[in-house]
Amino acid sequence: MAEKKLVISDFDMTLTRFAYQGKRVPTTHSCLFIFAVLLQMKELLNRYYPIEIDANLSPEEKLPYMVEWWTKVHELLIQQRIRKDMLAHAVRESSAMLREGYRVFFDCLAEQRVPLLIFSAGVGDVLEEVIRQNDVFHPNVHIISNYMDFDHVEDRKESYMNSFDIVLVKDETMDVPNIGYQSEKQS
Ligand SMILES: Nc1ccn([C@@H]2O[C@H](COP(=O)(O)O)[C@@H](O)[C@H]2O)c(=O)n1
Repeated sequence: MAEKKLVISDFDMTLTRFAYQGKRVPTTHSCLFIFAVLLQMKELLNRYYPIEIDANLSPEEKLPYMVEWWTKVHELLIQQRIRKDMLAHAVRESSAMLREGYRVFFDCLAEQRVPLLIFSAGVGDVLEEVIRQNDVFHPNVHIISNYMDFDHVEDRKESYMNSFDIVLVKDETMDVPNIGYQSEKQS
């Protein structure tokens, strides 16, 4: 019977580089620093990352701090009202970088149809964008991560406003069509 192969990896600082030319390479969370919250997110990274990598603490001791970190960062990100279409730009502007030799790694697994499962505590939408922009998002790549939940009305509001005379947001009434109908009747 043919042997089934599978590759499992995490993402930040495993498939991406830790540093390049003496500078830290951003994690998927850090790619979002572009959105105004830069300073607060950096402060949180400086506070919590040393706890994440502290060899003197057990996973149980670290866990509440990690939850606190993600909760605070995610609250900051929600406040920024980031739209899905902004993420490609954020990744392009960032210095996110896969490890040297990444293409051989991704292409070989794809050619041999070996599934690559990427488990990440980072931001799935950003992670996808990083591998997409590096042209290695092959069909054998599967991502298990945290995804952002976008408000699609906000996402599309601008394009709707450019296309229509009236755009109703959170209006559960028939007031606008009724006003239109009334004025039609009177004219
Ligand atoms: N707010 C946060 C939370 C986590 N990080 C870093 O992301 C890394 C995710 O790593 P994976 O190996 O699971 O892809 C994690 O190690 C944290 O250092 C962050 O930058 N900001």
